[in-house]
Amino acid sequence: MPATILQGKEVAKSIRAELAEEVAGLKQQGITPGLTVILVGEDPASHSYVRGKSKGCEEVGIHSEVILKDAATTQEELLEIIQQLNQNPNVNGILVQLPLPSHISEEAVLDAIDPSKDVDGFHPINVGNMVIGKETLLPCTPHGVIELIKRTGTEIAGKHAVVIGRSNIVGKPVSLLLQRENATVTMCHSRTKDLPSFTKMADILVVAAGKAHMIGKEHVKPGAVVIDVGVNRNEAGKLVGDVKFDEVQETASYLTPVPGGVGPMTITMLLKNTVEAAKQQAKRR
Ligand SMILES: Nc1nc(=O)c2c([nH]1)NC[C@@H]1CN(c3ccc(C(=O)N[C@@H](CCC(=O)O)C(=O)O)cc3)C=[N+]21
Repeated sequence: MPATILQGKEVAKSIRAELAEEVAGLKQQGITPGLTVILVGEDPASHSYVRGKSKGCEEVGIHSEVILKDAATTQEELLEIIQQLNQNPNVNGILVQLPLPSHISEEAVLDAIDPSKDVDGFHPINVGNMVIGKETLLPCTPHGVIELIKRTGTEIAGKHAVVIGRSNIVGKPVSLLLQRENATVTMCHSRTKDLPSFTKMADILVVAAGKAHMIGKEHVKPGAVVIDVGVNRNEAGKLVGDVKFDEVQETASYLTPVPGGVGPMTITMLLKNTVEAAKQQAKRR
């Protein structure tokens, strides 16, 4: 039987509907969640992602602002803007769109964001809290991956999950969150020898390698849940994942498409974090 397509877009829609209701309730208490996105430079893909984030905010009733800066912006200017946003009580969430121009240190910028406003979950304090299992703002893509797996009705506890990729924004945090759900987790990466021997053991396979179409049916155990986090452009400029969709669909039990899978969940978890940040900040006033 071919895999069921895990429509992240649909799951995202239903979570956004829940969030919209929650935001309406918060507004009645005088709390309007606010997100500010800082976008440096003219990269078209970044501009397109940021438009998606603004649209998502509008859908659920979050007040959003985008600060556009040209590619020549200095690190000092950017840090100054972040300081002001840290102090602005109307701003509950701050997101600096990555990548930044090469003359700016991403680390310095991410470290400057008030951890309670770090809706990306990239600040070392939030990363540390995630590692030790404390409640904290979770990184959006990894959180979205876990939500998608849960929506299949698959019990994660006791399953063997294999993660391909060890980036700080996807692979590493996904593996931690899967461990937290009591999966047995194996990490694979570009230096792994005999990749299929590992991936073939996976009940849950999360692919975040950033290499178009690198995973075929020879990598996948029949009945596995396959989550494709890949965001690649093919020769025609079309968005494609890391998984050969048609091939793997024949053997997996669930499979996420690209686009329409993990991407919409990423933005939805960002919205969720912004609402969460607004609630936490309101409590502390
Ligand atoms: N500080 C920061 N935080 C991020 O979360 C962040 C970032 N920087 N830089 C870039 C990556 C990439 N990213 C995506 C979000 C949504 C889609 C998404 O919704 N994609 C749609 C399709 C969009 C299209 O067609 O272009 C989909 O998969 O269906 C994709 C990619 C967030 N990122």
